[in-house]
Amino acid sequence: MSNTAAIIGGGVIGGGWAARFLLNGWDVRVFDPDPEAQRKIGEVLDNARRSMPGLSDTALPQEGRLSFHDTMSEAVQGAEWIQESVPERLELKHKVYQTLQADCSETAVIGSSTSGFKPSELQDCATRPEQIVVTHPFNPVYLLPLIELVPTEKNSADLIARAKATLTALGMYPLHVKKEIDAHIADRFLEAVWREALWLVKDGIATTEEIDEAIRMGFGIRWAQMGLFETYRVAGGEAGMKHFMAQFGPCLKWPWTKLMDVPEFTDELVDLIAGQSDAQSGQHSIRELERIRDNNLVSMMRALKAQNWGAGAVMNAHDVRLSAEAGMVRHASDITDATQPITTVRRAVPVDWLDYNGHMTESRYLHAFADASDRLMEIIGCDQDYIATGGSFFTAETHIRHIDETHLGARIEVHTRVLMAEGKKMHLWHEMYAGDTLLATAEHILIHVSLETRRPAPFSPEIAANLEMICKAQSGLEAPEGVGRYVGAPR
Ligand SMILES: NC(=O)C1=CN([C@@H]2O[C@H](COP(=O)(O)OP(=O)(O)OC[C@H]3O[C@@H](n4cnc5c(N)ncnc54)[C@H](O)[C@@H]3O)[C@@H](O)[C@H]2O)C=CC1
Ligand SMILES: C[N+](C)(C)CC(=O)CC(=O)[O-]
Repeated sequence: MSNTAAIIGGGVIGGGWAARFLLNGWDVRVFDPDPEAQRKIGEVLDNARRSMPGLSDTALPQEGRLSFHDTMSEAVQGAEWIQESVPERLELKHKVYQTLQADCSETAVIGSSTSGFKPSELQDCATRPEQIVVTHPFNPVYLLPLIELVPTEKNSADLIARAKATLTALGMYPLHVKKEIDAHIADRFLEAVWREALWLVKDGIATTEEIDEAIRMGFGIRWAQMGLFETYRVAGGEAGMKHFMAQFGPCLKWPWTKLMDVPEFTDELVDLIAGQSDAQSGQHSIRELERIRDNNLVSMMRALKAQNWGAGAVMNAHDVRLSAEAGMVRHASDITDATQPITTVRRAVPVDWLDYNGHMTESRYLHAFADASDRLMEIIGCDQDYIATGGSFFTAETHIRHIDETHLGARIEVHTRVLMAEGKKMHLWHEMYAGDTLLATAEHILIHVSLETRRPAPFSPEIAANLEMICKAQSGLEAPEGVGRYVGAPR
């Protein structure tokens, strides 16, 4: 049975939360009095569906059910997580908690998306303050993992643990903020940078576009992978952090920032900023800008996944959970019917796998088939621990046939057969499908090697036994169409 979340307030952030829950298999019940809410959430969901599945290297679960409700009481029925994302007004948030707590489960977690209010302020006048915590997300909620989880002493250890477990299971990174403070941790930085940027525009030093270039061409990329302190530690050179602080400490007393002052939001300043922003980005609709942003985020986060670093490591851990929940085979002993091909890849086509023809580019077919071979190696016992002992496989030969096109977001599967395995050699056959459509086949010869001598070496007894079991069981299948085909053979 699916888990259920209630989304109270379905604007920019509530829509993102709805997508995060739905695409992780939760049923989602929305309450928002805006008559346009259904359309707006639909558009956010469209963008989430085209970007979020491509962030994973495994398939997301079956999408949950989305429903819209006329009252808050109806929306919170049966919900074990209630996410409040109404406008940032304390009296409104108080009213919302009073209404929803009359009907929601007493054990449900009530998370608030508030950017700035402290949880103790939110808990004031609530019927059950112990249910309410800050769970502050970052836009787009369906892609960015960070959640600032800010409790008070009124929240039990059990509620905090349940909140962390749920957020982690949604592929997020709950940062437990142990002392409440206005604007939590991350928004204090965003506010500082925002103030400084407003001054730079107001004083005519830089345009909105120049400020954005200053961020995205340099330190923005650096922050995405190491944050602030680790970056500055490296900047201190061999002498490290102490040297960095000695060198740049005095600058803090120089007039490098105007952080304590805020320029007055006169009509003139607002028009200046809005006009420059229109000139910079007005050629794109907001939904187009969201898609551009999502493509960039997915591509950058996938690069971090390849390094298993920072946000990428969080995503990889989520993939491991998802593929275990989806019942993907990880070891020969998990195979239930060895007579059939083994599903070694199940995933969506991500944005960075497309080319100028608008379909999956040829090198990514090899990428997917190589992932399938890696998974087969793991299944037969050639996993990271085995490789650390000095044995592995090298691919000696590959033949790929491209049979049909595949596009962004398509759910693909690779089914794998072991055609032959003897001594030091295994012969694999992969078929890639989208539904029942055969997209491509790949035939590989892999040689078992010693990583010490870099020369062929016999299989370990465990690998030999697993390969023999699979090969024998699959030998009843017909020879695959196209096996042994050479390049240029008539079709
Ligand atoms: N926009 C952003 O970048 C971020 C915003 N937040 C926080 O998320 C919360 C929501 O902000 P946004 O989504 O940006 O605002 P928004 O204005 O886009 O959405 C708010 C939604 O709440 C609905 N609403 C108003 N009264 C309601 C009520 N009584 N019951 C249910 N729904 C109601 C509105 O119709 C609207 O759809 C705020 O607390 C904000 O601080 C957090 C992270 C980032
Ligand atoms: C501008 N903001 C304070 C609403 C920003 C956030 O709260 C987080 C974000 O997504 O940047």
